[in-house]
Amino acid sequence: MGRQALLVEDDNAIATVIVAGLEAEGFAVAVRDSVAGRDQALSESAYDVMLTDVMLADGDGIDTLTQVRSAFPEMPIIILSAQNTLDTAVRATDGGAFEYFPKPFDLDEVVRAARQAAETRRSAALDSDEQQTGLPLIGRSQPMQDVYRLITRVLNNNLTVLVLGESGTGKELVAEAIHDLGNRKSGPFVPVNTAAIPRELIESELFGHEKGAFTGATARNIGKFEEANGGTLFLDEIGDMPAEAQTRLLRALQSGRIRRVGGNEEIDVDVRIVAATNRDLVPLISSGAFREDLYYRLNVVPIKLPPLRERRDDVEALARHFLQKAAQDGLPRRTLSKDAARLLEQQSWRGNVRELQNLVYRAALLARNDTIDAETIVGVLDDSASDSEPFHGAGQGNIAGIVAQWLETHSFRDGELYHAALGELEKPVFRYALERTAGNQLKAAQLLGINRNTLRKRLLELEIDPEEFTPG
Ligand SMILES: Nc1ncnc2c1ncn2[C@@H]1O[C@H](COP(=O)(O)OP(=O)(O)OP(=O)(O)O)[C@@H](O)[C@H]1O
Repeated sequence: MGRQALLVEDDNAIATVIVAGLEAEGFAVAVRDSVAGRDQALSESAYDVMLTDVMLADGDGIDTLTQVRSAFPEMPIIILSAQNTLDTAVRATDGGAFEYFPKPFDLDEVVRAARQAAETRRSAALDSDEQQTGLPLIGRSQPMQDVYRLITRVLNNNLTVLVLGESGTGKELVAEAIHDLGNRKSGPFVPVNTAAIPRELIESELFGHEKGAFTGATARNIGKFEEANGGTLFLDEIGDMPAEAQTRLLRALQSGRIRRVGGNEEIDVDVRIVAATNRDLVPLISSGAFREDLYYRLNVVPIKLPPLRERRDDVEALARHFLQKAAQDGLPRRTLSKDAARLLEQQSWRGNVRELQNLVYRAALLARNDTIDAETIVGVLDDSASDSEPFHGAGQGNIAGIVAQWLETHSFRDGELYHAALGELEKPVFRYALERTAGNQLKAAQLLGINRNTLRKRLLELEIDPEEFTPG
């Protein structure tokens, strides 16, 4: 007895292609082009799998999925959608879809999914939780589609996720989305920025400590692991974790238990780990700075976020989103002209979405009219360009020349050179940013385009006192 598939699709061309693919795979396919036609077909025969479009002439193929699911809990459903938002992906999964394919899709993949679905026929209906609204991630470009698909695949399990991507690409936002939309949403979301915690405190911060574990441990302290029990622990900048903490983390991941610093008791913890890094971990493994076994433990489901310059299609939507946010934050309400949007799309966005966000806020503040036009953008871009040249006015020579000269006139012990030189470069940059923002670290971090915890930590290390820059 052959397998039966129901295809609900109102685009004839797409339907023809899918039918051909499914038939080649041994399916008998019934095609309907509306929600009503679908329901009629379902009432008349049984199907091993249903594939459905979202936007149909008489309704939304996802909104009514929950009913289909409860009437036919064993029939896997595959969603084919041209509305490529995370919202659609999540609504599809919440409605109990087996798989979600944004259009345009790869026919082979759809057919493969249909075959697998028919084989796995699920017995239980998935939770049909209330639909989520106000989803955080903006962008419908192809690279983001891949990200959304991966996100939906980890929502209802506890697999460890490693989010990779340059600074400002939205790694923390992805971690939050996984938590907020997943099966742990009623538990806590606990973010830890590994790079921002002094090395000697990191183990106690993560695992807690017992009273008297070290000088200054005047009371028992619960660590982030225990705090995240039942929820999600987001470990940001994982590449900066010191060796001892890595070993402890690996042990915790292997055993599902932790021990507080200075404690003997093993404590069970139920925590989903989402880790993130903007550094390439492979060279860190080769140089011995990152444990290979820990890398494999963390890298169960890698989600790579594309830099903004590789998804320019999303720039306009992001810019409009940030204008709305800016208005909610009390800035003047502005719109964006088409020319301005085109200009934004052409930028290189080395600071990624964070840089775009900062620029849009600045434009919202500085624009003279309700509409932000290309001219305003040029002005704001010029401003940021001079902000990123901390040495302007230093006169003769380029930065490389100045660095070379500085190196010539200093001596270093082994292992010191790189950090000493970078520190020298960072100092004037940070001082400049603090000067421009009157010592406001949050604004300085925004201007710099770096994480504010990273800034705080570096200021401590470089012995720069932000107070020095505050007025009065
Ligand atoms: N797809 C997106 N849609 C809307 N906002 C976004 C998106 N991606 C990033 N942002 C915003 O850009 C800013 C930077 O994002 P986030 O902090 O998640 O980046 P990150 O990759 O974790 O950066 P870092 O590595 O520097 O910590 C945040 O304000 C975030 O809300």
